[in-house]
Amino acid sequence: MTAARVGIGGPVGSGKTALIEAMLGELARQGIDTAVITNDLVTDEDAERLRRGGQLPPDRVRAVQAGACPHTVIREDPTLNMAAADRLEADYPGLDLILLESGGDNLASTFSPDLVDFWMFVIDVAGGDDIPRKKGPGIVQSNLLVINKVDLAPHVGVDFPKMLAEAQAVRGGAPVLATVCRRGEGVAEVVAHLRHEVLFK
Ligand SMILES: Nc1nc2c(ncn2[C@@H]2O[C@H](COP(=O)(O)OP(=O)(O)OP(=O)(O)O)[C@@H](O)[C@H]2O)c(=O)[nH]1
Repeated sequence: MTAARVGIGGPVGSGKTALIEAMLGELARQGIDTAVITNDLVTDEDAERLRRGGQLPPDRVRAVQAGACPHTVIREDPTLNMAAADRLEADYPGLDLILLESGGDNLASTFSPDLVDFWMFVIDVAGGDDIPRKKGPGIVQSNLLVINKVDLAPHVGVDFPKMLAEAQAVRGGAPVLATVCRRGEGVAEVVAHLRHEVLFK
């Protein structure tokens, strides 16, 4: 058995790390053995943040430094991430899930199918309600679209039900889930979706 590899991409600041932080508690409660790989440009910032959070033993959070546009190391040449995932599996036999967080990127970022079994794309309400209408590959092709920071909708003049409907329309019925990662809202639904679609348990 190998661990399921799940990519998490999306624009800068949309809440990718916040989603992982919120998911880790839920995954632990459900007994899903998890590790994380983060991708930053030239630092280990996101990995350090997750290690400080203390939800996983520090060694279960590994950092890849992209050194270039983030999509380069998740799509064009994902070998660094593949090697990091292979090492985690070797170090932790029985691992169920490896979450691979991309560095913040544009709406065109996608994951190589050589790297992940499933990938989600995280956008946020504060980025603007026109984001789904722009139909970037991340919005359209991801296995799961997460719209985060729903709590901010009234503050940034976004009609959230309309944004959600437009996202569902451009995805042709592929799944879209809403979250407030800061408060953990909607995160159980994301984990349930992963269990059903990727972990098969
Ligand atoms: N109001 C609100 N703020 C949120 C929510 N989720 C995340 N944030 C805030 O949004 C900011 C960015 O969150 P991150 O988790 O760092 O986003 P990211 O996508 O990992 O960012 P990069 O790694 O820099 O691309 C932080 O200040 C979070 O506290 C949410 O649901 N609601």
